[in-house]
Amino acid sequence: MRPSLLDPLFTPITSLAGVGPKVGALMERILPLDRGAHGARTADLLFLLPSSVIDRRSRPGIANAAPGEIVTLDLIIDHHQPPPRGNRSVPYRILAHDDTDEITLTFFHAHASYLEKQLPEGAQVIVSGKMEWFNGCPSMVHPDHIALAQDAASLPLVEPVYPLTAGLSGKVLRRAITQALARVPKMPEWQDTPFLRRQSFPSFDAALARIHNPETPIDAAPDNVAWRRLAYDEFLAGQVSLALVRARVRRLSGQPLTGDGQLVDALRASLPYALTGAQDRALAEIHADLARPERMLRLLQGDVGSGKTVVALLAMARAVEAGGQAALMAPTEILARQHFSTIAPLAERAGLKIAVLTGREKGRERKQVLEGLDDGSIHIVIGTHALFQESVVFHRLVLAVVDEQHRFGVHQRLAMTAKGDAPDMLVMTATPIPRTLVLTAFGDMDVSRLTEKPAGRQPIRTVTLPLERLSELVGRIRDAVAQGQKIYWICPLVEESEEVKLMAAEDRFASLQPVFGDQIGLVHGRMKGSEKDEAMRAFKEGKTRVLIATTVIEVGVDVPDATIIVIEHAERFGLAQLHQLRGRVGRGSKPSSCVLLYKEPLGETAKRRLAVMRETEDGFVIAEEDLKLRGEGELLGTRQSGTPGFQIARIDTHADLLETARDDARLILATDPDLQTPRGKALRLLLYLFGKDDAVRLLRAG
Ligand SMILES: Nc1ncnc2c1ncn2[C@@H]1O[C@H](COP(=O)(O)OP(=O)(O)OP(=O)(O)O)[C@@H](O)[C@H]1O
Repeated sequence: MRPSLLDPLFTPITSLAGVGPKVGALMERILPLDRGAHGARTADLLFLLPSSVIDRRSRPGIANAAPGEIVTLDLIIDHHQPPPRGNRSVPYRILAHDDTDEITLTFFHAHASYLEKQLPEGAQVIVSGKMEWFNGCPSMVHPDHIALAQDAASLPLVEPVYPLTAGLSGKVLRRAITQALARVPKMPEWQDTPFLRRQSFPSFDAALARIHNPETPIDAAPDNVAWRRLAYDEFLAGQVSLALVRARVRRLSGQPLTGDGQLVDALRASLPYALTGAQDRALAEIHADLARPERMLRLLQGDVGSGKTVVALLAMARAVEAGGQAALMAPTEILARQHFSTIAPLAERAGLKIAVLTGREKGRERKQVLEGLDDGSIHIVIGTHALFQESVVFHRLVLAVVDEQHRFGVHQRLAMTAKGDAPDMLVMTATPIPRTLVLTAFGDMDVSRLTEKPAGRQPIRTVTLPLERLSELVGRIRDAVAQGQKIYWICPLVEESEEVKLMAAEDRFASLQPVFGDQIGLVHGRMKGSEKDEAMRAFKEGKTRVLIATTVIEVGVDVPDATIIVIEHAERFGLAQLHQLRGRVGRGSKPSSCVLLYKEPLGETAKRRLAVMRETEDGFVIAEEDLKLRGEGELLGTRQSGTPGFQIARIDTHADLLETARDDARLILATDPDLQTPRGKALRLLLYLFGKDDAVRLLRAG
């Protein structure tokens, strides 16, 4: 039960004066977390922190303001220039001046009556906004704030600016936040006091008050102690709740998996290569985890082509040695079949029974697999999300390997958990997520890294080429085919217009077929499963030498003797995707190259991305660059601004606090697993404040 102390913060926002259902709905739109049907609570409003501040302490004057700077100006309004009647594309302009210069205030789609009232000719006004220069003349587009000079006394000298949405004014929002602040009760401190002192962190309520009522712009900046304190609170709430869930999940299990090593050794001996040091180490970590009575939750992270699959296979072999079954889930059908075709021959030689299950297995075939899984005669199954279906019942599933690539959500992972006796879980990812993001993306998992590639790999030569030089490129590809090389040619899916969805790959196939004849193949997502298989097999076996493909081959496809990859419209792809695609070559011992074909003109970000691709092949460096270029949201496959799942914390500014919070959470729960001490009880308040009610429910009442 939530302590009644918190009640004032858990009332709906519509309980605040001035917030009716309409305004409330608008506010929900700008709040960082969507509370769904429950609706936003007063506490959510407190955690809506300013995006910037208006600083009215100094007024530099028009002539002294730098372009791009947010400034406050004392102006006298000279003249209104409304757009010609009916012409919506011309803005409404207002000319004004101060002691230093003249300025144009520009408004698009503005109501004349509103502007005449706000900025009457001859009036003295105070406006705040961003300074810009158009054709050498100072201007300001849609000033954020306008006030008559006679009201100056009532204006705060430093005013926080919140993200707004049409129909919601800053004034209404500020009034609501002020009320919310007044409702914050006196609460016991949940952070360690010496830690607070070392960090110079203020108390929770003082931090909120300082950010929402800043005395200087610094007070409301994300890197200031007040914001950092709240970010730390949020991280700690997240880490404590993850740790609680994890402790619970682990408690469920209790089946140490050990074996005599025969199967694992036989498989290792039959590999055509020796494991790399990194593969060996990862495997040792996994086998050690399996042998423990607690459940394994481990992330196997390895750059493209680093050899994750064989590690997964040897982990699964141990599970079978221990008398259980293992499942490997792949994100696409192509990949499931590829894993099956590489793993099956090895596994079968070692006496393992292995099967594949995707949406395509039907009728008798499917029935046989289901029976084999149920009676335990099938040891290892490889499949897609079809494995999550209810009809799939295991005899004794003890290890689930998820080849994740961000395509399976936490829910699906949990669904898989329900299928066995709390099976150990190994998640494979090629996305080189920086360490800080592993915590937010996967929760509190242990991590094994494949930090080296198999021996004998050669660097991939990466070149960029404008689309105009296509015919030159085709000539070179023809030479390469004549030498027996294999080439991927990637085309993005394009939507030329709303009505006609065009498959660029089909077009490219049609235009290149006259050149390459029956040595060219095509694979894309809209083909039937069996057609895709056929196209992949022909390429693998060398019947075709040029494979035109959409990004269906992005993840995991393994044809080690493919040596060239052409990526058309490379400017349309993100860095992570380009890196994944490029990773389809350079998987054998022959030298490989990657041609990034782009269409001019290139934007700044696209230019930078292509440069990064030329400069490095290191997935971690690329991930860091990606983070810089587009923010961590997209890296994780989500597109909201800020850091996914967080209201206050920002990975770019607060990353250093995340690891501390994780260690802190572990320490707290090691000594006080049910949060019963005074600090533990205070922490329960923190968990509620950040919506971790589920985690509190896992605790003994206290
Ligand atoms: N120790 C090794 N020595 C030589 N070759 C290896 C070794 N381990 C794996 N390989 C080979 O390297 C290639 C890539 O391995 P694998 O497909 O497992 O990569 P991956 O980590 O899954 O990469 P991706 O994420 O790109 O799919 C395969 O052809 C595999 O047979």
